[in-house]
Amino acid sequence: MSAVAVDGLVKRFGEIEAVKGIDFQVHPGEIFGFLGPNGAGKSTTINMLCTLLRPSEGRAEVAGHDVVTERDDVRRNIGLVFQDPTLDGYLSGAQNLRFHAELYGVPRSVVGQRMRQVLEMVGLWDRREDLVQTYSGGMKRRLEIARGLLHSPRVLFLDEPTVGLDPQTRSSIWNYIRQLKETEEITIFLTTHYMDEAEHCSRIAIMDQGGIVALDTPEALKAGVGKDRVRIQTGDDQAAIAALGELFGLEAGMSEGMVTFAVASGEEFVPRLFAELGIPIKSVSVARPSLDDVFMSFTGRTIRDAEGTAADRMRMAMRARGR
Ligand SMILES: Nc1ncnc2c1ncn2[C@@H]1O[C@H](COP(=O)(O)OP(=O)(O)OP(=O)(O)O)[C@@H](O)[C@H]1O
Repeated sequence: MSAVAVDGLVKRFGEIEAVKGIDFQVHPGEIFGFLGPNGAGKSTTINMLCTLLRPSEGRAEVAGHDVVTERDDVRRNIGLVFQDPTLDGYLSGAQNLRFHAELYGVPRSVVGQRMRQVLEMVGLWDRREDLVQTYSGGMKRRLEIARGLLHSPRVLFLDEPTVGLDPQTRSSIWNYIRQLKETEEITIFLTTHYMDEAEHCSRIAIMDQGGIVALDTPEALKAGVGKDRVRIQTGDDQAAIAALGELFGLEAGMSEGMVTFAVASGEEFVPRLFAELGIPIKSVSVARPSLDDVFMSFTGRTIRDAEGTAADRMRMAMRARGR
């Protein structure tokens, strides 16, 4: 049985179709990632799966239960960690967890042991009696993860689990997520717009403008691009861009101050480049395709550009509404 099964799922908000009929399945034990720019529909999807939003059309099952007709069963079987913290700062870490245990009806006899287990996992056992308002951002997120796990859910949903955290804390959160996969029988479903984080997932669905444009393992998606990314510094970048087009039919552009283009078998292309370009080359680097390149190959733009247009769309919609 799938941990999550989605069939023709649609969500409309008035005129806006935020999720446009998506289908996918998540296998038990996977870390499944939803990758896409802001506004792609990731949170809307996760909210439907968590029973917080009602689908406009289509069906979804989580842990074998229908998200519309078996809401309570779904809720019992899932853990949630959302973008906006929902901890109570005036309570200690342990009190926050105890409160959650009551809400979820975790049997008294197992609460103590389970609390210790999850707090040790996220490295907060020693700080459990401190008030949450004295915790750092990373500690709060770790406490939320511990709380999401307390009632031993079958599926843990994490909406942008590392957003707003510094790189070191992000990486420690990821260590906990990976460790979780080893120690608990759990399926993890998360959303992110960080490419490097999507790399840690067993499989990812790339989402853009309400649809899934690609779904596979990160390795398979990158292999599918079939081109390497070459970056060069030259004596005359504009002339180099023109020459790459004329001599090799390559579409090059400037990225972070370097002439950048994609070509199959990049390492083998470099000697030809030096021999034939006719413009002095100061440095060269060749990189395997990244998930950014995957996104680009499916959508024709980078995630960052896509976020720009989503923000523009939003501004225009606000203006149209006269706000
Ligand atoms: N309650 C709502 N009412 C109206 N429109 C909404 C609502 N929630 C989301 N939307 C719209 O649906 C689209 C998808 O939003 P969603 O939050 O699912 O994207 P996302 O990929 O999760 O992005 P983010 O990472 O910013 O949350 C956006 O155009 C958004 O403005």
